[in-house]
Amino acid sequence: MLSQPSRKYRPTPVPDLPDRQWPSRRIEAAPVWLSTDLRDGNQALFEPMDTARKHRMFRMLCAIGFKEIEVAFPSASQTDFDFVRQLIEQRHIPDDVTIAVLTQARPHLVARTLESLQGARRAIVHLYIATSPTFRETVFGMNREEVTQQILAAVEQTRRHADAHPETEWVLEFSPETFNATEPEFARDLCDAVVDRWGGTPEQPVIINLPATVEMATPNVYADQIEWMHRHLAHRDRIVLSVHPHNDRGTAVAAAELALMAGADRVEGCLFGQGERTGNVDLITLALNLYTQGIDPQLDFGDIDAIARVCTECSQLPISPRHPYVGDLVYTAFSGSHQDAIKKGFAARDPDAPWSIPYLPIDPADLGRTYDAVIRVNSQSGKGGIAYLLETAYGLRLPRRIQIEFAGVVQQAMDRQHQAGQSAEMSAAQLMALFEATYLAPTTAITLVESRLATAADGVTQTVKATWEAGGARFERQGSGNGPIAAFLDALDLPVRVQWYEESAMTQGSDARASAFVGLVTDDGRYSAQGAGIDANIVSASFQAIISALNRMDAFRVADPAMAFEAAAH
Ligand SMILES: CC(=O)SCCNC(=O)CCNC(=O)[C@H](O)C(C)(C)COP(=O)(O)OP(=O)(O)OC[C@H]1O[C@@H](n2cnc3c(N)ncnc32)[C@H](O)[C@@H]1OP(=O)(O)O
Ligand SMILES: CC(C)C(=O)C(=O)O
Ligand SMILES: [Mg+2]
Repeated sequence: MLSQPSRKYRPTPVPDLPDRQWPSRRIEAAPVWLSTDLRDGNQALFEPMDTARKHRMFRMLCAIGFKEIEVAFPSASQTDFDFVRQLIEQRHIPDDVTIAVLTQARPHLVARTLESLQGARRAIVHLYIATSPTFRETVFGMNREEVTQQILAAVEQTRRHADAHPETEWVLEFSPETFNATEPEFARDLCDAVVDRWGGTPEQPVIINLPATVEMATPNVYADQIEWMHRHLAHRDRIVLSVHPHNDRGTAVAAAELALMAGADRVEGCLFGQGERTGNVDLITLALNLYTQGIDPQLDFGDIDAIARVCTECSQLPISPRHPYVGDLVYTAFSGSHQDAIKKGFAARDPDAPWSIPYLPIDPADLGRTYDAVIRVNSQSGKGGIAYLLETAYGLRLPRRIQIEFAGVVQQAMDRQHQAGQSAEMSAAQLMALFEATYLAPTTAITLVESRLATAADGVTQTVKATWEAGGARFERQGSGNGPIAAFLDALDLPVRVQWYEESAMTQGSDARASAFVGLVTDDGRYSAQGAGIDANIVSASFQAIISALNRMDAFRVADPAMAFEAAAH
């Protein structure tokens, strides 16, 4: 790269607009949308779409709700010409949809383009000519006047054809290609001349489309250019002001949004930002940006994955997993603090209140996505994500103390997986298996064989007759207390006490199960452990949780468990 890029590159000139209004405006309604997936998108593919793929894309664009669709560059190829003919002759165009076709301002190409529209109910004829100094001088070898005459001749040719074919409702669209690199006064004069020559009226306005053919400046500069035109065009009331941003600097969406604030009525672009080079502006992002501000975009992306599938199959191009609103990973949090916040957000969610879940700017369900992938666990994850997966997949609600402890267990398992060159991610099923190995069967040193709970004659005291095995010996004892857990501990007759206890239902109905969690500490305070139990019966679950905690307590792991019980009995 150059140490002094200013020798090679010049900053883009900024229009003189000190009293610009757009910064304090807001977008309050959806613009008119035009999809150019079948033209600008199509012309930028390795392999332009065949007729079948074009039909598939057209049907989908109609289903999404586009009312204006640029379907072809009919003079470019027989495929494009035939596609337009098929749409018209086979009546594929819904009554509320208008097709558009693009052509250079050259007489034989205009003629072929008009021929393709024979019999259309309504059609937009889109004429373009590049207007910037570089194009005038280098590409065309024309001065301003010659460029003007070239486009006006094409407008007149189209006008004559339109007058001769009143069975079609004709709409003229003009694009000064490279508008954003054109002197504003020249662009304005040219557009005024086109509107005059066509005879645009407030009832039948001309679409003046101002492209950022190659994005060259920050979006505010484009907004200034659009506002300048909006305020200086002679016949604003006879014009639908349209924008056509490309994404060379990666800011096409911002440019389109600021352009709408600056006075544009209409936006041309492609789904997922397909199109020349870095693409046209992404209409899905634009529309869903409106949606998340509470504005109806008038386009339906309720099954975004199906739309993505059709687009990738038609274009043969992938969609980035980070693509706004649709990428595979855009509703997924791996990192611990994000997962924690999302989990808390879902827990506190009021379905009647406005959406405000941390890290999720839109409800994935609105786009047909599920919450399944919202949280995925890898080495960057913490307790929140682990707990979320176990709760959503198994209804297992871990108490905070268990969450903290189990997150450490998961982290160690993840490190082992990583060192063994295995996947760095853990599914809900893998987490559950690890939970079971950690808490439900940590060792078989002590196993509960049977327990019977009864209420004593006083009607208050609980008694438990428990049978368990430890270190190969079988024990059977009875205990009593003011509750089942106290009675069970009394039966075990060990120097331990309960520090904390929590239980919750995992499922409801006939297959209902409950989970119980307990923290035990030895009377001398030297050893402590947490345990868990899952059972159809909550009392059995709590007894298993106690056995689980004993099995996980170092005092019982290092000693011979049978000795511990013998010792406790004497
Ligand atoms: C920014 C955009 O996306 S614009 C749309 C671009 N899309 C396409 O080009 C796809 C379809 N295009 C094609 O199939 C072909 O270019 C055709 C059929 C239109 C024309 O093909 P050709 O006649 O072989 O010309 P070619 O493709 O080389 O285009 C360059 C010629 O068009 C002229 N030209 C380019 N744009 C325009 C225009 N808008 N109006 C008038 N003439 C133009 C150039 O000056 C050049 O003329 P020259 O050959 O006399 O120097
Ligand atoms: C033909 C015009 C509208 C175009 O695609 C562009 O300038 O990018
Ligand atoms: Mg373009």
